[in-house]
Amino acid sequence: MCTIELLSNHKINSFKSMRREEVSLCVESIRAAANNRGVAVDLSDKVSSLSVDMSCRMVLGKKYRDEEFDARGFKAVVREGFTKRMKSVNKAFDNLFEKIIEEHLQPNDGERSKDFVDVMVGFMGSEESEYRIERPHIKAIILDMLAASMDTSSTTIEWALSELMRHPKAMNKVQKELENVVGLDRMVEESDLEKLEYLNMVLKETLRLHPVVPLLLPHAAIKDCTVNGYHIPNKSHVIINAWAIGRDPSAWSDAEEFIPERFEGSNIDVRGNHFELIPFGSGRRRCPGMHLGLTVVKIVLAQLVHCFDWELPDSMLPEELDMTEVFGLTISRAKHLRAIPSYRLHK
Ligand code: HEM
Repeated sequence: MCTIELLSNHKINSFKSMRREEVSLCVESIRAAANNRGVAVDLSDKVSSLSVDMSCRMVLGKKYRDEEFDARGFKAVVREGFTKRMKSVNKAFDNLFEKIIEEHLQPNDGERSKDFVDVMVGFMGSEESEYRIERPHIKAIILDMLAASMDTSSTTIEWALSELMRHPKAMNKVQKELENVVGLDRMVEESDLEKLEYLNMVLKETLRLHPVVPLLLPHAAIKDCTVNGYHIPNKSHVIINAWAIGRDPSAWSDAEEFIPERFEGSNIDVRGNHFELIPFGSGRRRCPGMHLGLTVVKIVLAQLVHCFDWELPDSMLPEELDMTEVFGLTISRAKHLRAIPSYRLHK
């Protein structure tokens, strides 16, 4: 149901104008900050809020303001919920999700794209549908969709921006490509994305060095099998280190270096067809949100690099930018990315 009804290309494309609205709001807030010349913005915070807002609108139909949820705030509790404190925030989630399902059972004006909860409520209790789902399923899937979409995309955007700031030549090249394809008189649209070849190489190179789900999800063998001469007994848990594969010197030359040009004329993609690059996994349990993730990452990255020039604060040199990682279910930056924007479009 998630793959066919919620995360299909068709469904994801139906949220294009919502994404445009939210990305524009983010650009506007950075533009306002840019008026304060020389002042750095916290890009990690900006990108993370944008991602939470887009996920909420797509899954739940609206943004949730912190105070509407719990004294601790919506974003903080969602984050807490994905860590060891799941049990302690369980009640708060359950109350919120019950309220959301109730709201979705009321008639709506039919104007906006149907959010994920609308779609699932539509299947609830139906004898004919091939999906027999009830409230507990819906609540579990809401949580899954928020968990899987909120931090993955924003962390990838942060790493891509960090690498571009450490590599001004690559940053320049992305900006030149955007100038050629889009010009400086309008903002990037999702329909421009497939023409941005260098931006796509930058994204592949970012996902090679910084696959946000470094060990994928745990898999299990469902029968005895032999892979490359190794015997894998039935029921073994199999953990795949995509992070190490992306940096394996036997698969990549200058494996630790950020060189987007390595993908020039290469057919290696990130979709699970080439085992040296598997940031979304591969095969039947590959990430079902890949199209959504790639779309969000590309449009936000393109917009931020097209609309602004970026300078590191405190006269920091590009090579001094701290790239320390924090290891967890996802790998994120240890320190927030801060940089000084200046607006560069003509409108
Ligand atoms: C750049 C963004 C993203 C990356 C790098 C990413 C990566 C991954 C990876 C590596 C897996 C595990 C695959 C495996 O073990 O073989 C996964 C699973 C999953 N992802 Fe994503 N993901 C991203 C965005 C998203 C988004 C936006 C959604 C949307 C809701 C999503 C939904 C899921 C779900 C539901 C699963 C579990 C699938 C299953 O158990 O079969 N992901 N993702």
